[in-house]
Amino acid sequence: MLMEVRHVSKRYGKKTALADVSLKLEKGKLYALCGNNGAGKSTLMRILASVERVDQGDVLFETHSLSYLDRKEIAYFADESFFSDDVEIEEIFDLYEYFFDDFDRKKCERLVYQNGIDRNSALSSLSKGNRVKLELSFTLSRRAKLYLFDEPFASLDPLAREEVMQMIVSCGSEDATYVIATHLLAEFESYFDQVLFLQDGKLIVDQSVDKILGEKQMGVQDYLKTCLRANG
Ligand SMILES: Nc1ncnc2c1ncn2[C@@H]1O[C@H](COP(=O)(O)OP(=O)(O)OP(=O)(O)O)[C@@H](O)[C@H]1O
Repeated sequence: MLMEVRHVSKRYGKKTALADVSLKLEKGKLYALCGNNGAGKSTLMRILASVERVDQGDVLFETHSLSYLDRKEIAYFADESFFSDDVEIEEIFDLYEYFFDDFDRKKCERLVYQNGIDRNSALSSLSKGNRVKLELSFTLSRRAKLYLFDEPFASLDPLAREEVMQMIVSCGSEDATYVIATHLLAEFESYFDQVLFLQDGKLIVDQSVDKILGEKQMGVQDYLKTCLRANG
């Protein structure tokens, strides 16, 4: 097991973002983290990335309590870009090399090239799709134990979404664990090992995709709908 979330709750003022969430992330698995707007996906991702503290409960990373020191083993693609438009692509290479010991510059250069992105272009001149692919190239060029992608497909067209998914599954290592927060479960269900579904801050589904498709004989989206109905 790579990570364990135990009875975690998080509030923002009066708003409960996460309520008593417990789950385990196994090594080598690809997880889909789903839920409606405001369900708590990004909050959970920030907690897993160790950039947000929990109010209650605890998070174990391997055998110890998760701390900011573990960020060196966790590659996090946030739902908002870390970089302002005036940053140059070459500067991002230098920043990654400076901040992350596990950054594989050659791999990143190759990915940027394969995606047809000119390293001399300004960040602001890239299309939405190329900007996502560029930032994913950096995230995927770290040799992390855990990769977190918060809504990597947001506002991409179907072709770009497929390319982004392919990039994630083809660039990774077999031992690493991947969590993708997404609304687009039906489109990519066959890629995932396990689906986590949040509703109003509560984890109501933590289920194997094989089990849903095989034993339950239904698509993941339909399965989630029945779980939602059962949950009132
Ligand atoms: N920094 C914050 N300050 C105040 N409230 C917050 C903050 N972050 C999240 N929230 C609230 O916590 C709840 C969960 O938000 P979160 O962004 O985690 O949901 P989400 O599932 O990622 O939603 P979306 O799909 O819209 O991105 C929401 O009601 C949100 O308004």
